[in-house]
Amino acid sequence: MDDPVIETEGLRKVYDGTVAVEGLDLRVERGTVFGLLGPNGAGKTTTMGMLTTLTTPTAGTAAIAGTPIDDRSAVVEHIGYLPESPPLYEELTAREQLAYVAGLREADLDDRIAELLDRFDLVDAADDRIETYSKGMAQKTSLIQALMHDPDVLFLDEPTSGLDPRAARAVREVIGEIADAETTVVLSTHILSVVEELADRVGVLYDGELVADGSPAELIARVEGDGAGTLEDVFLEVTGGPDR
Ligand SMILES: Nc1ncnc2c1ncn2[C@@H]1O[C@H](COP(=O)(O)OP(=O)(O)OP(=O)(O)O)[C@@H](O)[C@H]1O
Repeated sequence: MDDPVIETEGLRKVYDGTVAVEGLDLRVERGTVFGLLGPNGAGKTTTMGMLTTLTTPTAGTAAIAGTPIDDRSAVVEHIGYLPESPPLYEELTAREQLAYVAGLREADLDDRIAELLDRFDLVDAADDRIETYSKGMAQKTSLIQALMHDPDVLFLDEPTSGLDPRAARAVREVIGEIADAETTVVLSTHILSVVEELADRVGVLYDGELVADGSPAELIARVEGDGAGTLEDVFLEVTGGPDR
């Protein structure tokens, strides 16, 4: 059962004297939905950046599905990344956009794209320009873009931000469906209810360090012995208390 799909050891990033991530040791098992929490500036984006090869670590090592992150061309086969502002060409249709990205990957993904459009309820709109889409539809198109090559790990940065409640729910449902025995999801967000709903495991970063790591229930039990608390209580406790 021990099958870590993400492994980091002493992963560290310093920007001009500012320590963004301090010696991160992390093992995430395949099939986990891992919620990455932390206040502004805690190091979430930097951590995701290093694990998606966009940010070069100052020190330490990391591997995704056994492939070291410094082997960029090999690692990108194993990961999908949905950044907070995903790159979409508004003047293209979803089908054209997805075909374009498949072309960049030099892969024949037509069947997979058709399956995902169907699964995410986008078939009827697939030949309309993205500029006519609601934010929720655009976000689902971006999710397909990140998923089309069937990555081992999908990294999501604030996937429901800017969406109205209905669209946010649709995207949460899609994320819940994606996460299965094979696909691991790393989810960075400030919306604790999203993490509470989706995450099997939560890591809280504070000042570049992992200050809490466990299942939501374990973390809640740790701060509120009777288990009556919420992830918000955990967050406030481990990041400096409610009065900070
Ligand atoms: N390109 C950069 N150059 C210099 N400092 C940076 C850079 N990127 C991040 N930092 C610093 O590194 C620290 C961690 O930032 P990071 O963006 O990873 O945090 P975060 O948890 O994603 O924050 P937020 O929730 O606000 O997005 C902060 O002190 C930030 O100012």
